Amino acid sequence: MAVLVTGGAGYIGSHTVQELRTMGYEVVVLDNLRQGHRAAIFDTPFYEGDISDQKLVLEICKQHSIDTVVHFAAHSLVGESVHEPLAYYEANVCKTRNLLETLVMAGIKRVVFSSTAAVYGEPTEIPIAEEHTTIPTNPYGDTKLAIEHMLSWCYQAYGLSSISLRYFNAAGAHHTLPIGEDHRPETHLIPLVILAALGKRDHLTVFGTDYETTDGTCVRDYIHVLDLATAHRLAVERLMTHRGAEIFNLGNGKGFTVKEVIDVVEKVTGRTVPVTYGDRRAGDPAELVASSTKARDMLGFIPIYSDLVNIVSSAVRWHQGHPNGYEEK
Ligand SMILES: NC(=O)c1ccc[n+]([C@@H]2O[C@H](COP(=O)([O-])OP(=O)(O)OC[C@H]3O[C@@H](n4cnc5c(N)ncnc54)[C@H](O)[C@@H]3O)[C@@H](O)[C@H]2O)c1
Ligand SMILES: O=c1ccn([C@@H]2O[C@H](COP(=O)(O)OP(=O)(O)O[C@H]3O[C@H](CO)[C@H](O)[C@H](O)[C@H]3O)[C@@H](O)[C@H]2O)c(=O)[nH]1
Repeated sequence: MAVLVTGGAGYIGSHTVQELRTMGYEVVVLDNLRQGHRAAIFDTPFYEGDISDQKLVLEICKQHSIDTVVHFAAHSLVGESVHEPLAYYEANVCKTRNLLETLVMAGIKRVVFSSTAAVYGEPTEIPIAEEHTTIPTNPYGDTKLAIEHMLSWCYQAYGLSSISLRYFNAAGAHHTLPIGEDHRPETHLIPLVILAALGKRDHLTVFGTDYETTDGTCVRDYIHVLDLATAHRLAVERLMTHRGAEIFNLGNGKGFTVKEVIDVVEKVTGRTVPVTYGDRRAGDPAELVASSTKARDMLGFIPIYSDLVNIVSSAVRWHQGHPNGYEEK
């Protein structure tokens, strides 16, 4: 069976491509390389192009007899989305709408979609279960929520089944292959703390110290990218036997403050992280921690790599081995 992975040359996409290929699936990647890296997918069949290019997507689906699409391609920075909301509605909602129309035209019946914990907004209960209210505090989360809604209606209208995976904070790197996190610019906490520890950046700025958390800094639930990759493969497999438009959280169930992340990076690297303290970043909720009970019970999802020391250690290995990230850009 053949799977089209949009955004497959990106961070989570490239790890998922490897998981799917290792498990015997035929995989094709479509990525416009806005953020992705050609080197991250090795010899996987690859098309450089945009998800909204209907002619190209139809051709790929036909040529490779695609029957499932795993859709990662998106703009995905919380802070940026607050300052450029229209770019986010265009990149995420409009382009996904075009992609879904193409998939319906191509007769595709299964989609796995990268949603996010950002759909919840400021939680009223921790850990957050899927039934929690969804009131995003930033345009990024709102675009992902709109896509979840579109997918639900597409199931009712066209029989296009979907699984939306609301992941919390992806981090870490592959244990054996030379792939890891390389966003340009990098805005995610764990790589930035590591780069500061390794002397590749002057310092790390902590965004906000006056949140109502144990030490005043934001709490997030960090999940190893390899656990996410496994979850995507499990979702692809569930769609073979289950119809509908389902939603699952993917987290590790434990929250860590920004200061705790810095402590772990200092322990793993044996170096001091130069830190400055700044204002809150627009759009950031104080605390996001998942309940992944539904994913465990219905998908069989059990995170095995997501201990924070393990996550940070794998990311440190990636950054030490690739001080400039992927070399091709
Ligand atoms: N990184 C996280 O912690 C996190 C958490 C929750 C959800 N997500 C979601 O997971 C997905 C992947 O995240 P990531 O961190 O791997 O991001 P990423 O930027 O590394 O990967 C996204 C990929 O999509 C490609 N792309 C973007 N727009 C495209 C388009 N119009 N056509 C073709 N390709 C396009 C980019 O070039 C990139 O390779 C995103 O949808 C993101 O919103 C990420
Ligand atoms: O230099 C930095 C960078 C981040 N942070 C803080 O660290 C925490 C984590 O920030 P990230 O930017 O690493 O991640 P986000 O929680 O903002 O967002 C990530 O997880 C979300 C889901 O929780 C989304 O899906 C999104 O795509 C993904 O980037 C936040 O409290 C942020 O304020 C800092 O203090 N300093």
